[in-house]
Amino acid sequence: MPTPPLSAASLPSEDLPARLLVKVCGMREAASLNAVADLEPDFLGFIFSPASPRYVGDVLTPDLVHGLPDRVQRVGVFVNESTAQVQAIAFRFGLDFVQLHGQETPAQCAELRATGLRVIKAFGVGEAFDFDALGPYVPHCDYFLFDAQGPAPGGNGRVFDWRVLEKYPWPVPYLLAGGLRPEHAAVVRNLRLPGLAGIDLNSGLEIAPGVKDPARVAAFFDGMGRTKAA
Ligand SMILES: O=C(O)c1ccccc1N[C@@H]1O[C@H](COP(=O)(O)O)[C@@H](O)[C@H]1O
Repeated sequence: MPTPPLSAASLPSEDLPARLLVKVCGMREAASLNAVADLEPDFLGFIFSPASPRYVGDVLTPDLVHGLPDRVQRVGVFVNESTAQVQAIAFRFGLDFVQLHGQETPAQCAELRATGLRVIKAFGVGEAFDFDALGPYVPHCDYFLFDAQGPAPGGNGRVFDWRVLEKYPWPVPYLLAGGLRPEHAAVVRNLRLPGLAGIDLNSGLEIAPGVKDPARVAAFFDGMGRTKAA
């Protein structure tokens, strides 16, 4: 089992975000969706990419998403989908955010934002990641999301070396993703990185693709010292 790539103590001292946001992604069937929603994550994510083993298909119905508590932000995950199709799905499921994991352009981010959706643009991070290349996206995104590189556009279960993010230069806050598991929680709890707003949990907390283990999600929340919002 891979270990965390580094210890929080080895990271530079930056201001800690007041409370790290938590997104739990790849939800689809009612039982684990409702059990995880009861733990009060900030975001719940749904994969609308047909190639993914977590594709919502017919399992996730719009009423399940509409029935979630108002405090949870609903995120649809897309890979190289047209603006019209993203917009149609977002309307049907009542999405608040779209998370874009393909080669979506800054112009498409701007188009989607103009429809009232909030935009999370995901990037796969390698050793020599070029943060300058993100400049054109900065005015059009609410969050960036940094994930490991892998064969699939996302959900690879791989952890990258978070130290790359020490050089993050932009004002757009970001979510840290990629293979996070309960054993990372204690490190994440004290993580100090510029621009870090939250984390994204996915394949590391599953019983099977698209079926989260609420006990593992709860163990992660406990490990990072997260309590329910007052
Ligand atoms: O989870 C998927 O199958 C997926 C498919 C296509 C695009 C994104 C996907 N998931 C996102 O990938 C990251 C990292 O996931 P993991 O922790 O490595 O499993 C996360 O942001 C998911 O939202």
